[in-house]
Amino acid sequence: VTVTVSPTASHPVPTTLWGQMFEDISHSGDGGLYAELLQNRAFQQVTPNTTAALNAWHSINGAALSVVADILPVSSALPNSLQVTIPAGSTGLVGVGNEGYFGIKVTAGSTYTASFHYRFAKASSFKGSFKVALQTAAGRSLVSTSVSITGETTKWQEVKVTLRPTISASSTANNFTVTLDSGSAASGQIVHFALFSLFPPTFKNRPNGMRVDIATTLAEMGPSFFRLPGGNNLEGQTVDQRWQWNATVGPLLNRPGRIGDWGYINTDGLGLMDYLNWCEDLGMQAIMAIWSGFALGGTSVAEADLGPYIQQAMDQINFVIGDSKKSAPAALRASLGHPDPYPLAYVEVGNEDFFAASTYTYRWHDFVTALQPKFPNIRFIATSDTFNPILSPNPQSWDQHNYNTPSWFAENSFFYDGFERNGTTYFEGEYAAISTNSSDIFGTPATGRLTFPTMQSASGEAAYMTGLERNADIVFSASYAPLLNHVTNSQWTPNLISFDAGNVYPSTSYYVQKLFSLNRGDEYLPSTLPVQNGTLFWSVVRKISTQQIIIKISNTVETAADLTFELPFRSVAKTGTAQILTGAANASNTPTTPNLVVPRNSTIATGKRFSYIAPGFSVSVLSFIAH
Ligand SMILES: O=S(=O)(O)O[C@H]1C[C@H](O)[C@@H](O)[C@@H]1CO
Repeated sequence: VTVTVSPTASHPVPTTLWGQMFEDISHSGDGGLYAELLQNRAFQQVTPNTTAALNAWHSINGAALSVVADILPVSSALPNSLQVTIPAGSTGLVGVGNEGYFGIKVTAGSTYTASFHYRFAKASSFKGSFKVALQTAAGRSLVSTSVSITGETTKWQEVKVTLRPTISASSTANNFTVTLDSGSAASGQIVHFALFSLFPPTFKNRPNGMRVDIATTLAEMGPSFFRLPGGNNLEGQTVDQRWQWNATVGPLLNRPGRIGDWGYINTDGLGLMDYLNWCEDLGMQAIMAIWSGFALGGTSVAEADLGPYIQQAMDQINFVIGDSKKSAPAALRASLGHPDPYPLAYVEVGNEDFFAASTYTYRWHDFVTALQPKFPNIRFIATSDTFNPILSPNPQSWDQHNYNTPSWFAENSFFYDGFERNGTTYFEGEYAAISTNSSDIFGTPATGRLTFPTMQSASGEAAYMTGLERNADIVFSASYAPLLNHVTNSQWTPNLISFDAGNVYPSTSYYVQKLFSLNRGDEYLPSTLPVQNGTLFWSVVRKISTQQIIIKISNTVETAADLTFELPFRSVAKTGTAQILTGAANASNTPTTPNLVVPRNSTIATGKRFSYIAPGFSVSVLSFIAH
């Protein structure tokens, strides 16, 4: 095929085009990006005196464990404590261990920060020490330190220690342990514990920050926005279980956590301000959702009762962008260390409200008519189906979600070409090729669901993304979803980046997102259009600062494709760079084959007229100077 490229740009590429959708699904946050290593660290939202309440904890050397609703809780937000009873006549180290989120990585030379709160159930003359340690599941000590304590008071006290292992564990099957060097004095002692925590070094050394390897993998995509806090995980199964910004900021002692929407308790240790600092660290804009009055269990708040939820949304937005001299939530932000507003241009009203479109008509109306006058510079994004139902006020932007087959994405590369240009803009907030079975998209691996992205799914997504660039005059942001999953405990596949306690596994789709994001250019150059329901797709952008032409090509089938490019420019460099991602249709990067398909660079011949052969199942990014 011959592709003629116009030297005259049709539209700028919005700076917000490529970014990341985040929510706590498959332990994306707790046990993933959020660096806390202990699972069930504060016994949040569990039922006392149940086995489930002890999730991830185990007894060491006979200690009797139970989670209790403490008569003297460590804080009102954390009513539960771990009660540890040292049996009479016990000998040796007796106490409790935590297995982490399906493992704990222990690296020699890293400094781990451990802390917990404790109180004796009754005052005593006990004198002894806690031994705080990291050890292999087999019981081999990797590092430990002792803290002298006495039983003279029943008041809460905090222990904070650093642990610096001199050896690395050979696997992630390790535990964090706190034991009493019992001897006879400890027999019969009852100690309550609350809010344990164990942090490895964090990304940019942020306190309460992010896991370095996952954060680095995310940063390397060069994302320009971060959608938070969900997805379904914004909504709650019930109104009371919705995500509430104010429960997720400030000291961890004040964060009660919540029942997440993906089958596990969210600590909310990764909270609104942590998200915003993360955006700041990566130079990303937040696309922040506000709860819109609908809970996933099916409840829509009646219109007459929306007031408090609209107020909570107003406070949430003021926490982010308000004047700390005029608004209490903004003053709270300042008191927590960020007096200046964070950048925020987009607020999404709910998530996938097509599930409750009949009530979204008043919910959208009442939230936006109350909030828009207060925040004139915010663009509100609607989440029901585009223009269906008709909403008032007329949404300036809509969030589109598309989960489908690789071929659907190739066939729908022109999805936005027909949209009316009337000032409305679109956020492709969630998209991914997730199944090869068009009649059972959301099925199981047995019926075509992908466990990891493949080269075929990634090339389908790339085809679709060339269309998003061609329509970037109305598409302002797009993000693959979901972003992350812990391979040991996932509620959704495929995902852009998989991980376990020890490693990160970037997928074929991750490399496509990264190639597009890092080569996003500043303006779109029209060219000969691909065949709409064909198999070969391309887009051309120019990076103005370097006068680079960047051609992205997706070949979505087995057969290699021969392209000839014509560039009626005054001068075109003789050579350029090709970044090529290619592999077998079903090739995936997995924990066992983590680097099966990775981009490879090569030098290519370019010029006013040059040819390029796109391998079968490949995504290529050609870049060269021309003007
Ligand atoms: O069950 S779904 O509605 O398909 O869930 C999807 C859509 C929702 O916004 C997001 O949280 C989730 C996976 O990314």
